Amino acid sequence: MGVVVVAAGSGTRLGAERPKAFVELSGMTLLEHALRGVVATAGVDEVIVVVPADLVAGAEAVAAPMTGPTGPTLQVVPGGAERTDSVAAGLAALSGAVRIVLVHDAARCLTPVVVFERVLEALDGGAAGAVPGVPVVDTIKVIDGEGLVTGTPSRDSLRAVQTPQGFRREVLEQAHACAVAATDDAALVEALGHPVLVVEGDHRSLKITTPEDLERAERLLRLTAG
Ligand SMILES: Nc1ccn([C@@H]2O[C@H](COP(=O)(O)OP(=O)(O)OP(=O)(O)O)[C@@H](O)[C@H]2O)c(=O)n1
Ligand SMILES: C[C@](O)(CO)[C@H](O)COP(=O)(O)O
Repeated sequence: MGVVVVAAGSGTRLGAERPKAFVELSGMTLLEHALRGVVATAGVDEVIVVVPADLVAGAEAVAAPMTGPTGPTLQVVPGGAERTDSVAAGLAALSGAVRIVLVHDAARCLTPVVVFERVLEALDGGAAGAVPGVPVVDTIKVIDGEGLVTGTPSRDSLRAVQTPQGFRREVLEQAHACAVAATDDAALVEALGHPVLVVEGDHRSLKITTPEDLERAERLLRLTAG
């Protein structure tokens, strides 16, 4: 099984001095936190880390010691302009032996191992794709271009989805080959008509997007340590 960790975003909304995955949280970069969860997951054979082109060497120095002598192989490759380009770059770097792929955001750096396990379990059960999701707590409105509400979908059928998102490799490759604009990999797979299962996500798997998210993650880490 292979894991593609996408860490090539710039982090515009975070507004830090360096790309988001290289920002520190409790003394460790987001990328290192994310990799801790990845390498602690049983069954990972290959890890591909996708970073901005000028940070490949730096990321290698940080990430390589994290896998240990008996751990998965690790490669660092340059990403692209959009998240889908970075995922595609990671996919292309996997060896031919990999049949199952998990795609994980470095920005979801505190994802617990149990979430990786739930996604893998769903794939073991035969799903073509599986993604973690949490129930939506707000009421969601659909609006038109003027801001007028055109609908209020039932919350019971809504889930906010996270990563890691897991797929059979051939399905994900096929989806990326006919890539349309999408904000996650599951949407590309769904567009081809493949079933994608939502498994239970976790509030600790928040995506660090804004400075407030970074503070929330610091608080979560303090709670876990204490
Ligand atoms: N060209 C890109 C864009 C995003 N990502 C990765 O995709 C994940 C989710 O993206 P997001 O949180 O939106 O990160 P950024 O694009 O960096 O954030 P922003 O939109 O604020 O610039 C992150 O781990 C990010 O590093 C990536 O690898 N390559
Ligand atoms: C893949 C993702 O994390 C699932 O919630 C999300 O869609 C990434 O979106 P972003 O706009 O690239 O942050």
